[in-house]
Amino acid sequence: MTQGASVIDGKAFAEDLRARIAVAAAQFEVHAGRKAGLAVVLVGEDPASQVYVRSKGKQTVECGMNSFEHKLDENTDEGALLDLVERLNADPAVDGILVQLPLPAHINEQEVISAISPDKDVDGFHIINSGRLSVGLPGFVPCTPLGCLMLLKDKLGSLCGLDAVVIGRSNIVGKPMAALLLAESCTVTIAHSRTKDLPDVVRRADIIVAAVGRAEMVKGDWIKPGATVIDVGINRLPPSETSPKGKLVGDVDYASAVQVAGAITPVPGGVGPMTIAVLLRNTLVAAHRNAGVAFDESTL
Ligand SMILES: NC(=O)C1=CN([C@@H]2O[C@H](COP(=O)(O)OP(=O)(O)OC[C@H]3O[C@@H](n4cnc5c(N)ncnc54)[C@H](OP(=O)(O)O)[C@@H]3O)[C@@H](O)[C@H]2O)C=CC1
Ligand SMILES: Nc1nc(=O)c2c([nH]1)NC[C@@H]1CN(c3ccc(C(=O)N[C@@H](CCC(=O)O)C(=O)O)cc3)C=[N+]21
Repeated sequence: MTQGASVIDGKAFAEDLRARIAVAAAQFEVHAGRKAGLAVVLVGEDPASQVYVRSKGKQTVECGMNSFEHKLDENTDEGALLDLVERLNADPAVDGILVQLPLPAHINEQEVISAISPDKDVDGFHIINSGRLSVGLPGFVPCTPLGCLMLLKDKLGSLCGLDAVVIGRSNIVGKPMAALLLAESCTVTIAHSRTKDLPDVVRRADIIVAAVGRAEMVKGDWIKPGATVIDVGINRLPPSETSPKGKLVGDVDYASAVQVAGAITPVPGGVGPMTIAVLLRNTLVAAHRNAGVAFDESTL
């Protein structure tokens, strides 16, 4: 079998970014007289979320920042969670606040996100920050789409004039991804579950970002030869004899796509590690802004 595509190594890119963050975090500590700090709030016992929260905490500390983890019981009521968010908003040691999603069904996610100070909203989910992104003002950009954009620009240089198709229109991935690609002067199409003839729509694209949550949905014969494919999906297949814990796959059928694409991100080791590295980047940016310490954000 011939392999056409070059593999985009998100894990290595993220390691490099974290190394630069660590240098800048040490400089911040000298200037501000304190470390930058990230607070992560987890409600409930979802095992996948626990894994992410643990690796975020570890990488935060490795980059020379403080990690404050708040684990609340599954049955915590919305009022108690809002009280915690208020305390974190007021805490000068906390620069960034991340409330792990999804929240239990009895809690209104939008209420909780709106309660986070926009200046500490390192996830970029607050409507103030999504509004800033949509009109082109500086704010915080959601970590996963910003990580995807960094990989695309590293691979392709200018994206100006390229046809981009984003599959998925969620507020945390699809919509902000489309806004970022538009700001780079791509011609952007947003596809979703009601899109007609999805394979034909995808075939037009020079850039494909798949953020669907359907294991291996995008097939190689949907892809224009040479296109760049960014696979955001994180799907765990049922356990099998070869993978007792269940194999992790993306939204793209990697085996067929790698034959046709020009470049492609793997799962794992593609977009996922970038999400966490960008979270740390956003936290350090927040720290400088909140402490009034000058910083050239374009260096990260
Ligand atoms: N690597 C990382 O760091 C991250 C990975 N993820 C992963 O990315 C994926 C997407 O996440 P998220 O955006 O939160 O998911 P959502 O479930 O919020 O959104 C999924 C989107 O895909 C669309 N969709 C669903 N089925 C189809 C279909 N058959 N054809 C076309 N479009 C379809 C939906 O359309 P409609 O709006 O019409 O329902 C929706 O817009 C998941 O696998 C998630 O685990 C998420 C965040 C971070
Ligand atoms: N408020 C909030 N912000 C988020 O950014 C957020 C969230 N809630 N809820 C869940 C999703 C998902 N997410 C991932 C982060 C890292 C990997 C990651 O590092 N993945 C590794 C593999 C990890 C593994 O092996 O399980 C990889 O792709 O190589 C994946 C997914 C952030 N999310």
